Amino acid sequence: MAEKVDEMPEPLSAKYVDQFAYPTVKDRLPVILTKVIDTVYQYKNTAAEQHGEAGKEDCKFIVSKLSELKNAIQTDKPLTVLADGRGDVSIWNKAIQKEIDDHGNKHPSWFKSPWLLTECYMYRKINESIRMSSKLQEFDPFGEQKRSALKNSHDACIVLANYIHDITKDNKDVTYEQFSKILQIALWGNKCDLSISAGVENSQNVSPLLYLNEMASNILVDSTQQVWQALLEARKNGKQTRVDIILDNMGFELFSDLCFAEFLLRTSLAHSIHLHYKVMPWFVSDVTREDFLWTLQTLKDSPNEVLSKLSETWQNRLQDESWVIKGDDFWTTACDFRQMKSKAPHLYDDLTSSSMCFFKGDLNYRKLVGDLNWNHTTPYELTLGGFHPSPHCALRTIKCDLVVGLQEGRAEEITKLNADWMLGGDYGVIHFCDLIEK
Ligand SMILES: O=P(O)(O)OC[C@H]1O[C@](O)(CO)[C@@H](O)[C@@H]1O
Ligand SMILES: [Mn+2]
Repeated sequence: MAEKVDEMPEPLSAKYVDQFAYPTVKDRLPVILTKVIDTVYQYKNTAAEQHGEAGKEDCKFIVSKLSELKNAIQTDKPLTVLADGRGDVSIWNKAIQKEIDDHGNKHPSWFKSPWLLTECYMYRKINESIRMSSKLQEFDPFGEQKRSALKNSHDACIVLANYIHDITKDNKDVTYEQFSKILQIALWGNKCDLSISAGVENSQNVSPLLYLNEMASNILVDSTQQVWQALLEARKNGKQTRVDIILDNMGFELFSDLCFAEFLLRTSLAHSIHLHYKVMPWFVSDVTREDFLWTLQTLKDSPNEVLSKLSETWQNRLQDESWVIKGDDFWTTACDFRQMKSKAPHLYDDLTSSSMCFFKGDLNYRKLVGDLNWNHTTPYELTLGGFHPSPHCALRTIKCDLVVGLQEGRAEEITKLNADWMLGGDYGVIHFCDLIEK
């Protein structure tokens, strides 16, 4: 059993200029926000066609709100409470109030607050300005980029669809090698994320099978064996195994997650898969319900028969409920996961019915470990702060300066090769925690 943490590290924050939070708040977030402003500005004629003058006025309103937001970021203004009436407003405003209380009644500002709060808050403020419009409340400013991400990954999807078809068609029992391969494809699918690239196209356009060997040494924590054993154990016990996948990005990452889900069902490593999407446009490329359903329909309409048949199967899974898709406000708050039990007990309770949860991507990882400035060698299970609804696996490519569970000296070794090694998604971790809550 891991020993206790003697003192809790500080939250990552842009107040530390040597942390990645600083260039993110100073440069990356304004770049992303500027692209959103341009997108809304370009949309005004379409909005006028669809909604008349009201649509055009909406675009002007949203552009003005987001321009104010951009100025607030760049001049380090205080974070202000939300006012759009969504059900999550109280969680958000309590988080902001907590910062005010913790700082002697001083309003938290963009460069003085925890990074997790400020980055999530920007995306929530984008949604607030859109929701306060009169006709454009469902407009997704990232929709075009997310749809292109899938279209540009079409060939890679065909390769993966054929692979899944080939390894499951004879109903032979699944091998560890196959499981490990499909898990690594889901891991590296996380490299395709438009937030890290600030919206610059970075789809998967080469075969996802070809690079697994050369990437293997970039997996710095590999708990595949434990994940495999836990799933085999559950299957042996004859339990109705439910697996949850907390989704991340649209495009090839979503496709690789769905192939993983299909693989688990076809090999009876799971009997049902619950897939968690975001309830609003989030971190540029995160999957919303609309994105999920559009993806299945677009793949179904593909001229490639294997892809089309696979996606038709997936649409049927939504009907027979071997796949259940769901969203929750909690995933698009700034709360880290140690707060789930108190802030979203219904969600925590639901996850206790899962045999294993797979958390995809960098933001989920940051929330699992609390976005705190841990030493790289701190054991993973020590960083979870008691979050344990069920056994879980974190599949994450490293995109920020927060990595735990490494062997002594490993981070220093890689830093010698490339000082920015933690920022590009070139390395990955597969953490597993079956810590049974005491
Ligand atoms: O889509 P993912 O893998 O969660 O990546 C998003 C992450 O990338 C970053 O934009 C870069 O660190 C973070 O701000 C955010 O946590
Ligand atoms: Mn994401």
